[in-house]
Amino acid sequence: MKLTIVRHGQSVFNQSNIFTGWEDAGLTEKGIEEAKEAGRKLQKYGLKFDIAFTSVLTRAMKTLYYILEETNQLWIPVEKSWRLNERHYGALQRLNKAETAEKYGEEQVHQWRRSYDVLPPLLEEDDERQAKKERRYQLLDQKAIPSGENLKMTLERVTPYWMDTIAPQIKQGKYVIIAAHGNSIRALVKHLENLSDEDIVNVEIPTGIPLIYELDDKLKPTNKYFLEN
Ligand SMILES: O=C(O)[C@@H](CO)OP(=O)(O)O
Repeated sequence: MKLTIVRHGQSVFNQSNIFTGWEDAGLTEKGIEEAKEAGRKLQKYGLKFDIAFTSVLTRAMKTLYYILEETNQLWIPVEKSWRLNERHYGALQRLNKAETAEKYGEEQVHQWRRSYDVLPPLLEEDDERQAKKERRYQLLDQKAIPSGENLKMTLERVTPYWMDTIAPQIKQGKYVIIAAHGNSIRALVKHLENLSDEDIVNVEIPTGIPLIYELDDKLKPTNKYFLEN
């Protein structure tokens, strides 16, 4: 069984080096091109999909759209869930990463960005960046909406979605593509590969490069590669 995972193409916030999280930054021209190129690679290697999963953030939904368009598979079912959203970056959202490193130090920022369990500073209840103010999250249990997340919290909301919704589709023999985000993908990679809290610190997910997992019937990876060329 094969599973394809793609991180969205470059976003406007990626380009400007800004903490993004649940902010709904759009794709840059380069990001759109990365998404289309991912589609062309998948087409070249003959990868076909039966169902797609993505987040409720525009950069991932659009990346998926361009991939499906390039591979003539816009007709397949697409399920969107907040559970595949990027990790919520709390009060760091909209701040410049380099300026934040100057203020708090490189090591602190590295901990916030890559550690498994260090929390970023949380948003205050009345902060205008609170996701609960957005219509797209209105129907969720409001208690489930974070004010900031570490990778551990991200994994704790990604993994149930994987187990209950995505994994059963793969077990039925369907070819699945997931278009998501750097840290929701790191959470999934940690779960799939059973990586330690220390080892996940060094895992980076590039934008727009399809990551293919070959899985056994218990969905344990037997092989993993990026479609680079
Ligand atoms: O800003 C973010 O939301 C993420 C992904 O772009 O950044 P980081 O590299 O810090 O995980």
